[in-house]
Amino acid sequence: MTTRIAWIDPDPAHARRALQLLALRDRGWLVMPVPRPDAGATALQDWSAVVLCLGEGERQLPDWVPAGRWPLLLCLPPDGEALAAPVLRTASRAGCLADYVLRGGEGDHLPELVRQLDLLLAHGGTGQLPVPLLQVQLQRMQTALGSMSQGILQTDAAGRVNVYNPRVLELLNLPAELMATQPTLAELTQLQIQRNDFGTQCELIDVRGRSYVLAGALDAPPDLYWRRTRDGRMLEVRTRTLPDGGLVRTFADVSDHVRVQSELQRSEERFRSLCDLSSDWYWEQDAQLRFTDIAGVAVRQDARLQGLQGHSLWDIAAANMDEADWASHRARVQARETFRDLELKRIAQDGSVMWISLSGEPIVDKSGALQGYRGVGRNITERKRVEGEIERLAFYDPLTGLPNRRLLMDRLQRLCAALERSKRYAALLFIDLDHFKNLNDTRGHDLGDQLLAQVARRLRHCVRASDTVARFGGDEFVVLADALAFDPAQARLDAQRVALKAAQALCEPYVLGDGETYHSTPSIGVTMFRHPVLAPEELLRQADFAMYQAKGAGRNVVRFFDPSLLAQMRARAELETDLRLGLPRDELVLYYQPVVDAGGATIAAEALVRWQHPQRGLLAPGEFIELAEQSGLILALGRWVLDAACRQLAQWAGQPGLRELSVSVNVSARQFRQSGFAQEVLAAVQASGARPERLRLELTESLMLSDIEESIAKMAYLRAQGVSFSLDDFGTGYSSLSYLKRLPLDQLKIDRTFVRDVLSDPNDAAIVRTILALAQSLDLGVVAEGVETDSQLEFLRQHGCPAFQGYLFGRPVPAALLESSLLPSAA
Ligand SMILES: Nc1nc2c(ncn2[C@@H]2O[C@@H]3COP(=O)(O)O[C@H]4[C@@H](O)[C@H](n5cnc6c(=O)[nH]c(N)nc65)O[C@@H]4COP(=O)(O)O[C@H]3[C@H]2O)c(=O)[nH]1
Repeated sequence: MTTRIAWIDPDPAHARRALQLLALRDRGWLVMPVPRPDAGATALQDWSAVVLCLGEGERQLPDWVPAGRWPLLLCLPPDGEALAAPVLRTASRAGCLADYVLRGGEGDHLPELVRQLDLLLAHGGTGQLPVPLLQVQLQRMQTALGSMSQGILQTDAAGRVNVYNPRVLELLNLPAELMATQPTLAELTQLQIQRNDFGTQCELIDVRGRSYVLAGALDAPPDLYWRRTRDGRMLEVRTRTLPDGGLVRTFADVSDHVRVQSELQRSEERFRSLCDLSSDWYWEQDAQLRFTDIAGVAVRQDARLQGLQGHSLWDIAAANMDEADWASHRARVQARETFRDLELKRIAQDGSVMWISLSGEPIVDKSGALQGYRGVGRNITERKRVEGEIERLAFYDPLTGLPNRRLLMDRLQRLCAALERSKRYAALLFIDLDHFKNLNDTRGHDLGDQLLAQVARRLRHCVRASDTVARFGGDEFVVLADALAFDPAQARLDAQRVALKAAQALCEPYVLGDGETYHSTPSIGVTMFRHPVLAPEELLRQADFAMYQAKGAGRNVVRFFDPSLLAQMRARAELETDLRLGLPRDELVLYYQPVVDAGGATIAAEALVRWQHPQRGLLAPGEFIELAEQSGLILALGRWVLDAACRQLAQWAGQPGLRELSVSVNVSARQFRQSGFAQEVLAAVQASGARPERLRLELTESLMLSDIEESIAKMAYLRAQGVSFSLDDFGTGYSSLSYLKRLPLDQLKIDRTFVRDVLSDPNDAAIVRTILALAQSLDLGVVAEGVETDSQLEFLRQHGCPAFQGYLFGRPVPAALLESSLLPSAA
């Protein structure tokens, strides 16, 4: 029970000092300043002791002295011992302890007073005197109140403060002496109003308490209000009314709480505003990894993100994640690892795709238990789209949408690795469209593109979804068919079926441009392989080689790669590399073969290319021209020949005896079809200073068949500049009179195969005669090629052939040799 001491003191300063000292001693007493009990003794019922102090000049005890009812300690003026005697007697008679202390100056007596009080109470507790149970309880209560962090006060029904603790004095800055007088709440409020404790407009009190305070604390108090003190504390004031009409009021210093709250609020506001400014969003998951909080502008604007709420990642169908991916993410979460950039592809019911990226870290409580995860999310749909676009551009052919060469090589590489496990055969089909260049060059790229796009579609439809169809470049396509049979014979049949199906699909008529029907055929080379495989490049070379064999076999053919031709293929590949390197190294040379007139005088020379191969010696065109055609090197080669021939012409122009020589140059189909061909010729003429009238270009019939109008235009243009044209190998092709008449030609060349057998084969003789007659009627010059014998010459002469070329007059030789044979010897 709390020791409850009534402190009756008319001197507030004295009372305050005494109470402070007692508080310092920390006896746990509840010392209650009470007014002079002249109003009666009813309020003084449960005291453990009563201290009755007389003021400095008081010489008389009050009428009412509580002697005999409670242990009593008198604090008397310095010479007031006499006053004590009757009191002590009364007390003694009543069996109650009483004692006295004389006041000293400056409060010297106070320690003694406390000591006496101690003694008084100690004796009171020994059993010499009855100590009421209530007194013990009061003592406890006093200790409790004294140690409370909250201020507390209690009033009676009249609003008089009869209980309070030191903390209230401190929090409200109330004078102890005032409190000792048992002021009313209204008086305390008045005091604080006077001191401006509530602010001039009571603004330091929140709205809940403002009117109550303004009304002088006379109305019914609110249960709760907050007020700020002038020293900046925030107090939470709670009031509870008691059944007897009194009230208990507590004052809690919530400054720290408020500060933390406002800091939290500021931090929350900062977080929110950052969230609002950012396109990223914030998320939190509970221990079951369900999204509990998803915040950010992006979320507010997107119902699909709001839909994540309440779901765990495992509930989310992510199209890009398979079981293994989820398992690995689960393992990370179980290990409570931080994860970054987990990318999920979500497909909404309306089919729209959304990519999100999540990064998160675990939330762990003090005991180490997982509370969940928190992190940031980002909508990466646009980034993924751009990445996809970049990938498409990097790995797909824009015209056909098929994988390009790079992606094909990647897939081929992967397939090669997979074959180790599957042990099955796979096949690589190299498909080239026959005569595509004709279409492209003669009918324009638009139609060419249309054809390629249709070819791509057909190929895709005739292979399995797992097979790869790629556009390798130009009119070349590659099909990669995997998972063929284990058995080689069966696998070959499988591959053949794929190739024939592709061939059949591509042979169907195409509708191009304005509904025009076009026919195309493919040449297909196939190579088969299984583990262990060659390098992907080598496989492609094999299929490519087989495709050229298909072309060589007359086009529209399927050819399987024949390993026995491997050496040939390699040699070809090597030669191509050599030629590529040899061209810029000036390894080509021009030989010249004389063309003579009926009198045997050399009137012209045909430039015939040779390749001075560093290892293999002098190579004839038959060994590399076709290769140059197929590899595209023919363009560079043709340009080189033109330049070299023009330079030669220019050089001969300065030499009497040679200056009238014409030079004829063979022009390949591909070279002639180039759009800048005419300019290229003129550039060579101009650069060298050759006379264009001395330059003759030899074209073949087939070359002009494809686009006769364009051929005519080109020839006419060059002819206008002085360049002349000869039709080579005349008679071997489709020789149509109708177009022969239209071509701006100067000369026909009778092919050497007719000349060879002109004496033995009546057909050839007839053809030669016809050509000569034709030339005459069209007013064209004629040169008979391959004249080797006098008899052949004789026959040709008899039938009016004006010019001849052949071993009979001279083989192709270097320019210097031709010159020396033509010029009078220095001797
Ligand atoms: N059996 C026999 N052959 C004779 C006789 N007289 C000449 N020849 C050969 O017949 C070929 C004539 O050239 P072509 O018909 O234009 O046939 C040429 C031409 O189509 C092509 N060619 C040569 N040089 C070039 C060139 O610079 N550019 C292009 N595009 N093709 C060229 O290579 C082909 C072969 O050229 P070459 O091997 O030099 O072979 C030459 C020449 O050596 C003879 O009396 N008997």
